[in-house]
Amino acid sequence: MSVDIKFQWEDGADADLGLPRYETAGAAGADLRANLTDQQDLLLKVGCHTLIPTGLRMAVPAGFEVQIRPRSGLALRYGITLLNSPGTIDSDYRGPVGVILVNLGQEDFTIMHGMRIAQMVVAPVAQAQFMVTSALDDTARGSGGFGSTGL
Ligand SMILES: O=c1ccn([C@H]2C[C@H](O)[C@@H](COP(=O)(O)OP(=O)(O)OP(=O)(O)O)O2)c(=O)[nH]1
Repeated sequence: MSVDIKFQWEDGADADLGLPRYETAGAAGADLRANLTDQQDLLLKVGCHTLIPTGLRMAVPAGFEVQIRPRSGLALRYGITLLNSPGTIDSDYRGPVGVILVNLGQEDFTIMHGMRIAQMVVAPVAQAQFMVTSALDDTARGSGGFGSTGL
């Protein structure tokens, strides 16, 4: 499935970083880059979190969302992940797209301007109609959950 997403650069953002792009033919996510104020690197201390600007606004088509997910390499090597994973970009949002990075590693981590800090995945979404009922349909599982099948 192919979907068009329109982007706009924030005033003052470094457009030379380019739009997110898929790094391989079958990649699900396109990497988002840190677009830092004055292109100054930023130190993310152990245990701290911060909002990293991407310099981008986007228009996600109705019926879709964009999920912002961690990059596994940053997570595995440095403990850098997303505090709100996956972040959700709503189809009616037109504000600046930010990435909430958290340092769960054991060392302070320098976020460099232009670094690929997260990936965005475009996904279809359904909006449901919510209603109250007096009886839910029966299933074999019933109320079993939270480890009911064993660990
Ligand atoms: O990692 C994220 C998460 C969200 N957003 C933007 C896009 C999204 O459409 C908007 C609102 O996000 P969300 O619905 O998760 O936040 P909220 O705390 O529920 O805020 P709101 O009351 O504005 O919906 O913020 C980002 O740029 N990055």
